[in-house]
Amino acid sequence: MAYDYAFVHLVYTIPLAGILTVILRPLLSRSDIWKTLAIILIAFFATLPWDSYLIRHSIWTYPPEAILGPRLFSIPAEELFFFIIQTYITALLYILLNKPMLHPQFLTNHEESSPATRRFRTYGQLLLSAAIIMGGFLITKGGEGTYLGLILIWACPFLLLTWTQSGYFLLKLPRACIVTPIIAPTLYLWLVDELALGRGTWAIESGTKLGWCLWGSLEVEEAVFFLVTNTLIVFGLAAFDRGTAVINTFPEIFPGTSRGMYFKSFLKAIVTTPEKYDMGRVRGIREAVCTLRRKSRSFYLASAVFPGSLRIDLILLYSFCRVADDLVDDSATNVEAEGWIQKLTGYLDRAYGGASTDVNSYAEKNFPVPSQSALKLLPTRLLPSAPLYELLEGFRMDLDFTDGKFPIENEADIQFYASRVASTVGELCLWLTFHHSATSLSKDEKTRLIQAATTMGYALQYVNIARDILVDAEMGRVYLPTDWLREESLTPRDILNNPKQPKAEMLRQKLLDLAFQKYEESRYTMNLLPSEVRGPLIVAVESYMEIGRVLREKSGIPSKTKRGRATVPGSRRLWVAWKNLNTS
Ligand SMILES: CC(C)=CCC/C(C)=C/CC/C(C)=C/CC/C(C)=C/[C@@H]1[C@@H](COP(=O)(O)OP(=O)(O)O)[C@]1(C)CC/C=C(\C)CC/C=C(\C)CCC=C(C)C
Repeated sequence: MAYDYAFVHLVYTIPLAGILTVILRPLLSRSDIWKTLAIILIAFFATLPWDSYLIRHSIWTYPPEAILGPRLFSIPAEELFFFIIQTYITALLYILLNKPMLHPQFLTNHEESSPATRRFRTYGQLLLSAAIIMGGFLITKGGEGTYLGLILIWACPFLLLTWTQSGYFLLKLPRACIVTPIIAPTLYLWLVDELALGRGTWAIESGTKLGWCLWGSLEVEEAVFFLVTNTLIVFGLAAFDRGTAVINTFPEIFPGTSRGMYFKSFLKAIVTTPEKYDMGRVRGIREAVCTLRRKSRSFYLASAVFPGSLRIDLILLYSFCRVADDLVDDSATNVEAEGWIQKLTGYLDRAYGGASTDVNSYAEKNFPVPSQSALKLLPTRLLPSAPLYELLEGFRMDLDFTDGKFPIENEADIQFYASRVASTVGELCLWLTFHHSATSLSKDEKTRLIQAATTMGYALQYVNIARDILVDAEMGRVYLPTDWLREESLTPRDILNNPKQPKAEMLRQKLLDLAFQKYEESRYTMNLLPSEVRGPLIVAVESYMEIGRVLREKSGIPSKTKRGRATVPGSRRLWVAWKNLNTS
């Protein structure tokens, strides 16, 4: 019998915590670990005196035959463990559900919020204030409402504080990120409580309780207790995420904080009034996230595992590359496309010119509204200009597919093209990584990494070309080297006429072989990357290379295609990410 409460943990809490740990362990960033530890400590020390008071005043009791024996301030060891394990489970569930979310996009303020959101926040404040008053009243009155009063007076002031500080942020986040990690563990703990109270593991004494049950023997106070404690945990974590999002989003307000979270900056971020937020930047980040989600499932998934500020800058870089590529690709004529390339060059000239020329007004005058934020928010201060100009030269090479010309003559040409459109991107990603990583690398290590990123760029671009033979043919483009075609007695025009022919499939496999050769050459060097970015960069590369693996497996028309392009099923992408994070 002395093991009853311990048994509750062994059967109900520890296995669940274990499962969540196994799933989440590879996905946890340093910041996730810190915030989980912090919330556990806060929960532990905030509950300790309160719970001790309840036990010493016999509001709660534990039959001696149900517990092991050791106590701290009258609280049994199993109950102390409960504070920790409940917080841990709810925190991990919150982290899991929030992993795909880039929190900076949900920063908002009074001005930006809809009247309905403002009203909702005010109603929340009123409700929590009423709960505090009611708690005070029930305690003063004594008797049957005492326990409920003690719960309300203990939890609601903190809930009111976090709701007031982070209410707009909480309301902007998708409901599943906040409501699910509150409700799911609450229901689970209600069930556990029902079973535990039913077995007499712990008891709420009559005289200080209302005596109402929600169902079975689940007392209303217990139900409220689990609901408010899970809400406290989730609101606390959301407040932490809002503070971190503020630091990561506004580097000008928090210079130098990107190399580690400093407590002082964090406090400043928490108290910084949302009216001071640069909402133009927040809106730009939202647009960039939308673009990424719409256009690249591989990089969208990979972005979820990058640490805060690096994640933002990579998404902004993606957005710039995407917008620039689309402006050129979607042009009706070569003249129009060339015009965009010149304007983009003009933009880079100004952004890197060092003069006081107004780059933002250049973007506003020369580009369509939906593209402007992608240009304005490109993190040029962290990126060298040369790869960006090279990238534009790569887009210019696409214009050479005119008047029956096929500029990719041989393997050297395709590599040169890939170096311009993809190796440049790899190098740019690395510069962002170097800036945001806490580990400084030697010059030699950086050079080796950039060389590997160049080679990895070839690999990814070859996969891209292999995937898009059909789509490119529809645009009158054949990136397969003409001399490869010649060996098969084909011309580029034969591919345009019939991109699905068996010989095209054979050449696709040949290009994929080359892609995997380049991948093998550079993959090992990724081990030189600092630990906090190694896993995420490997996931980014591997999720894209997985497209190549799918194409190799099918070696024919792939069964799952989107606009004639092979796609990797969502579950397989998740597996690739999880597996690589686990082993990197
Ligand atoms: C996690 C995250 C948000 C990463 C962002 C990466 C990024 C900035 C990608 C830019 C992509 C882009 C739009 C570039 C324009 C030129 C272009 C189209 C290049 C092709 C990309 C494929 O994109 P997608 O399939 O969406 O394109 P289309 O629909 O066909 O238009 C490319 C294949 C290039 C991608 C190349 C990279 C991301 C570089 C990879 C290398 C590294 C990450 C470095 C690894 C480090 C070492 C040491 C090896």
